[in-house]
Amino acid sequence: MMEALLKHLIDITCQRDHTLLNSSVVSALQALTGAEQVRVHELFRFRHQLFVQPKAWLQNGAVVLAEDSTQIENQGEPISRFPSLISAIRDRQNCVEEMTAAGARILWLPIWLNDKVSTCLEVTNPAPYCDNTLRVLEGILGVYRNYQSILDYSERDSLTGLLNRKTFDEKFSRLLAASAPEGAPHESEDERRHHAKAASQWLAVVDIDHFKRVNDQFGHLYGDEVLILVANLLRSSFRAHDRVFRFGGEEFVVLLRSTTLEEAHRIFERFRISVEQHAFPQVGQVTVSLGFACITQESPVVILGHADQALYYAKENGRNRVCYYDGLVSSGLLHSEMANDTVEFF
Ligand SMILES: Nc1nc2c(ncn2[C@@H]2O[C@H](COP(=O)(O)OP(=O)(O)OP(=O)(O)O)[C@@H](O)[C@H]2O)c(=O)[nH]1
Repeated sequence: MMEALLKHLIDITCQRDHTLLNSSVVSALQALTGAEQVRVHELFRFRHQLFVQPKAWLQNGAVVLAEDSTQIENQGEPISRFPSLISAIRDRQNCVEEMTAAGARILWLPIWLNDKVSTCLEVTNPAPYCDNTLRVLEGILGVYRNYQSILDYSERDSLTGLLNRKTFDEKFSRLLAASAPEGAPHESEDERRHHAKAASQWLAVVDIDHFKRVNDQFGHLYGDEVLILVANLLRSSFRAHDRVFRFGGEEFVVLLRSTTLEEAHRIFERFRISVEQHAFPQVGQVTVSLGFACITQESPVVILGHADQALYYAKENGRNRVCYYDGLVSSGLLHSEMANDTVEFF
């Protein structure tokens, strides 16, 4: 037992990102408590509602990760479907037990970090656990919580809480891997790009307009406040499986998963309007410009470059607007740096 415990602790603490950490905690709990099912859920806010979304769970004895799953309909459920979890959070509990109609026991285990819960474990077992097993479970949870806080610190930007630039490459390749059509004949880049109804992944670069003026006029503290509020608007404008990064300064990057060009345009436009309409304390109105591009097999650097070019065009043409790279290229307003469809692999 001791040996197995140590092995799992080593496994949990050698992970470098949340996804792998979730995977190792699910296997540890399964192996050490013999649980029938272990799920890690993420709790997130979307348009002022709290949702619960499974991130890792067991299937036929193996761990399945939501990020690797191609089922994009898994967008989470409102927390109102989980009354036990609600009561655990309301009463600031570390553990609440629920009995299912079939007589199985579910332990709801919110992970408290700085007085907030953004992750929760659900452990199902047919029989109640003995004290010894409960203590092991508690210990694993403690290690998981501490390790999660360390990872948060290294993955997130300290001002806004968004993902930092360091994590971009890894998240980008995961998004690509999860969205590659399995077994389907591959469409060529050109087909994909011009197929407005086909679902693709999109990358947007967002930049606050005339941000220097905010700093100059109101001071850096108000500048920082604007960054935090824009980050909050970004967080609430995109879905749980999209990713939002602060790339530094007043520049943000969004990865939008599996949607059509039309929808992507609409989603980005909605975000632009929500910033335009937000009343920023003291500062008043703030606007953003946004450039976006389709994520193709080209390298992240090339795609970022495309979105940047579209952003530059938006800045040059009035700001407070959303511009699409391929749209600008095909209407002759931008010149593609790559004349042919060079595909880079590395
Ligand atoms: N308050 C604050 N300001 C920052 C931070 N990071 C970068 N800045 C400031 O952001 C400003 C960016 O200005 P510019 O890149 O010149 O562009 P802009 O004024 O936003 O103008 P356009 O992008 O052309 O619309 C600079 O004044 C930086 O000092 C930060 O973390 N906090």
